[in-house]
Amino acid sequence: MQESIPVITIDGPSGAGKGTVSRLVANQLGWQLLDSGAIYRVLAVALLHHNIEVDEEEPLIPIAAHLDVQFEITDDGESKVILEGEDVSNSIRTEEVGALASKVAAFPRIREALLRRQRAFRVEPGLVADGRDMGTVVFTDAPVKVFLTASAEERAERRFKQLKEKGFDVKIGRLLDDIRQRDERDQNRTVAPLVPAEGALIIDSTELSIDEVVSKILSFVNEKLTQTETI
Ligand SMILES: Nc1ncnc2c1ncn2[C@@H]1O[C@H](COP(=O)(O)OP(=O)(O)OP(=O)(O)O)[C@@H](O)[C@H]1O
Ligand SMILES: Nc1ccn([C@@H]2O[C@H](COP(=O)(O)O)[C@@H](O)[C@H]2O)c(=O)n1
Repeated sequence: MQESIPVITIDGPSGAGKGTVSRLVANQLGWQLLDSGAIYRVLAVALLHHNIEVDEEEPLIPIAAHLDVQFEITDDGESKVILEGEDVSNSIRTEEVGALASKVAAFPRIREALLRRQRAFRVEPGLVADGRDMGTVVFTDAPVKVFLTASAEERAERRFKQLKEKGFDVKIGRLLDDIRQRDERDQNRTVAPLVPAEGALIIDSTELSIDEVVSKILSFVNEKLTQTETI
């Protein structure tokens, strides 16, 4: 029974640190990891490859439903994303692709088409799921829900450093604008808007280190999973 497999959901806005802390929490627990944003990003890249405009939902549905993507972990522990046989691990990470992913993610039937693919990540011994609607839509029965945020300025600064390290030519002002636009779109869409799930632990990481965030989450996990066991 998939429902008995525990899930920790970590939702929040772009650049809050969800991916980083989800990986660390999953490694610590030895659990499976779902980076749901990567699925929306891969879809955006697939649409670019096939020259499909994103103004209308209908033509995008077959691509979303039959997305040929594999998520692999290399021997060095790096995650690799393969779309239609091509390694897109780096190209899905640009701000342009993130912005396109957020436009596509506003279409209800596209979200519906991707639901089963995300739920398939729920395998033993447990799953850490990172995204925007993990706790509110995809895994509503998750025993542990976290909403991780930080100020837009701090998130833009973090993204700037991250992209510079990867060799991308980026401007901080442009990144801040992109982050604000993406927040606006993700928070105000009609379907699965970015909001904290009921009962979620809200963590503002603006002034916290990565280790401090991980430690808060692990304490909360301990508390919640012990409660669940005693019910
Ligand atoms: N608490 C923190 N303090 C400083 N830097 C952080 C912190 N958390 C994450 N970072 C750094 O911020 C950058 C963005 O983090 P990450 O990619 O995990 O964010 P995200 O929320 O998953 O973003 P997105 O949803 O857009 O994928 C990374 O370089 C990461 O190392
Ligand atoms: N559960 C999710 C995850 C992501 N999205 C949309 O995809 C965009 C890219 O996600 P990243 O986490 O990789 O930045 C994001 O801006 C969302 O619009 C989503 O809707 N639901």
